[in-house]
Amino acid sequence: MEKNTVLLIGLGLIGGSIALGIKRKHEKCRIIGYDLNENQLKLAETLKVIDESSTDLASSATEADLIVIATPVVQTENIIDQLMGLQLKKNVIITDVGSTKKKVVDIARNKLGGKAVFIGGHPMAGSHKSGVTAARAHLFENAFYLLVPAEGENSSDSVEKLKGWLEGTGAVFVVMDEKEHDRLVGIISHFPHVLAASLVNYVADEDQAKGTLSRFAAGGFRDITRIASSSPEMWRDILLHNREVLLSLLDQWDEELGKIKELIKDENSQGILDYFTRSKQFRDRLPGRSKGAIPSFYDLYVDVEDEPGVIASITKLLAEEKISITNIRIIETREDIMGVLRVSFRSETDRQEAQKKLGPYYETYLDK
Ligand SMILES: NC(=O)c1ccc[n+]([C@@H]2O[C@H](COP(=O)([O-])OP(=O)(O)OC[C@H]3O[C@@H](n4cnc5c(N)ncnc54)[C@H](O)[C@@H]3O)[C@@H](O)[C@H]2O)c1
Ligand SMILES: O=C(O)C(=O)C[C@]1(C(=O)O)C=C[C@@H](O)C=C1
Repeated sequence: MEKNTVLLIGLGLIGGSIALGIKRKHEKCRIIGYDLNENQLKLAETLKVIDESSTDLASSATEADLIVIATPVVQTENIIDQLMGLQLKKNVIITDVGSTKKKVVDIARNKLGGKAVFIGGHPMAGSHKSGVTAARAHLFENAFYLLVPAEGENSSDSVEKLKGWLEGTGAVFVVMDEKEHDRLVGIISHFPHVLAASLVNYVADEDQAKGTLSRFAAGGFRDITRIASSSPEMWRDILLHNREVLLSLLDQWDEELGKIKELIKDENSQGILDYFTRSKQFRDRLPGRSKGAIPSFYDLYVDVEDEPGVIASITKLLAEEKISITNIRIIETREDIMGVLRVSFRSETDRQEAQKKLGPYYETYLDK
């Protein structure tokens, strides 16, 4: 029997993770990878993220039963353009993973006609890291995966088929329309990235003269700006696509800042307390790390004294319980006395077991 063929276009963090996720449940399918960057393409093959690499998009597309476009969103427009001129398989499904949906779904609707079924996709998990070396089969486990079918309810069979292809990602699928998608994601993902980048740029400008700000930048600044390390190309495209939503959010943001500015100006002690209480209550009620637009990396933060052998003693304790670590990193040093170690695990269970084991010896936190 002929093997089902998947074409993955764009083999970075997300494309690579989707390929690995598909293989979990469709071991026998053949995954062809295509990427403009030869290094990423070669790496993807070497790391066995794909079965074969292709340098001929057109001929690979005509062989595919499923085409996944995982490039920055402006590139996705060009790729849909290229695909529409080809003789594709009759029941082919085309999907993407881009962070915006309106432009891409509009183009697909207008250009693909009856040629293929297009279902926009957006896994709501990721990282500030890029490239196929950061790809993980479990990246989307328990995260929401938003689906936006170009033909709305008429494509429900194809939506089920696509969910079947993506089952191994372990994601939770939710179908919505493109307008709702771009507004929702504009608020909870795009806008925070704009704020993080602007905050970092502001501090960078202020820091130019002496360099003291970056030297003393502590947990708060680091927490709120991690995402400012994300791919600039990816974010350029997202902002160009979600322009209207972001412009309106920026106007509303001015008003929000105006409120706290007034409270400070008036030395309104109760008002300031209420402002922070309200935000704390909302933040504390957010669902845990298992779902939503929060990366599914299972990190545990451990306060450690800055002395020789501390990492070895932590890894020894974990090894005694046979808990595997996927990464370990010192992320912060306070006054050269205490450090914070970030230890990453493969699953929530491993993280909890590790916290139990390390708890008697070290101060540990799930969030920093
Ligand atoms: N990074 C995240 O957290 C995240 C989360 C969800 C969705 N997304 C979306 O996923 C998409 C990919 O993001 P990523 O983080 O994997 O980026 P990435 O930089 O890791 O990978 C993108 C890959 O696309 C390739 N590429 C670019 N243009 C191409 C073209 N015309 N043809 C073929 N290959 C091309 C690049 O060479 C690169 O290997 C973006 O649309 C982004 O909005 C990202
Ligand atoms: O965790 C991160 O680094 C992310 O930015 C992931 C994140 C987000 O949560 O905003 C970024 C863009 C996506 O489209 C979806 C997820």
